[in-house]
Amino acid sequence: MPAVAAAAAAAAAEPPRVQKWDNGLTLIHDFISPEQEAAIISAFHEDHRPSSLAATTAAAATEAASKKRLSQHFGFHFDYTTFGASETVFTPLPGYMDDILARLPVRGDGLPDQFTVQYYPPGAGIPPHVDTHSLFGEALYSLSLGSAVPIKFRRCGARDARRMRLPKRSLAASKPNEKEERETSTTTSPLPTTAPEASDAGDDAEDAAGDEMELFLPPRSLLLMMGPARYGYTHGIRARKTDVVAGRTVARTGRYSITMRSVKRGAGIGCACDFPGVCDARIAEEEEEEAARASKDKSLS
Ligand SMILES: O=C(O)CCC(=O)C(=O)O
Ligand SMILES: [Fe+2]
Repeated sequence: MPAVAAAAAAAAAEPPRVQKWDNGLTLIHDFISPEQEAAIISAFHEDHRPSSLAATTAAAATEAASKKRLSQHFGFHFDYTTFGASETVFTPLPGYMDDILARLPVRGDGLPDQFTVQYYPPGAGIPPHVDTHSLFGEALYSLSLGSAVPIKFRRCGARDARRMRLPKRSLAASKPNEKEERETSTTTSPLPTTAPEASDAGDDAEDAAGDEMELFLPPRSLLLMMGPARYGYTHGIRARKTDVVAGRTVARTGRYSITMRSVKRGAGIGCACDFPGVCDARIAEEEEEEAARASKDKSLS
């Protein structure tokens, strides 16, 4: 084959380097090199060695064999009381982040300063959730390493909106126990899974009619969530040990991701997105107005 034709054939066989969808998702393939990927994974395991992943002790073997996500935080740590980031607890970034930060596609004020590295053993996932609107900037990133997994995006519907308005104790009830919470700490507020079944029936049909997309996240790819995909869709990864890829069942090995967010502070806190139904900032406003109305009614009666 002539060289030009061979190059063209090779190019045609390659997946596009950057894929974009109308809902605000962008997937950049091969954002990091295999060498960078290996260095990040070994740094993660170095840090976890005392507690687990060296698998040299019985406790470590148990933890490594469990299906729980493990995580590390860099930059401002996640605060589980606000679902935002700590004002004070800050871990300096590992050196491998320099090159990644320098090449992130969304520049300006919104460069990430809150980072969560997560390890998903085979069989682990993350429940569908919407990352907190009010406390993190629009651009959310997830860098994938290790095993490819499908992430599912589903446009939020009435059921999601109702779940987000459930009293906080329902949210707490759906949270893992304290130990697990520490280990699986994500920087998100998972949607509670305790909404009453009976009254959900109508919403199920409504939600099912909405957009849904499943996207394979190949190792070394960078996913950017903006706009509707960031504010008006849940995202989640099903907890299972195998996936069906092009008709074949493929076993998951371990997957890692680095989620990157920019923390909003002071007057920057809040949200004016187009999805008030699932916007924590709007829900808080509604609740404040409701409480003010209730206390006014009480004082009048
Ligand atoms: O692991 C991922 O790619 C996504 C993680 C995520 O959604 C989160 O931590 O909020
Ligand atoms: Fe998330």
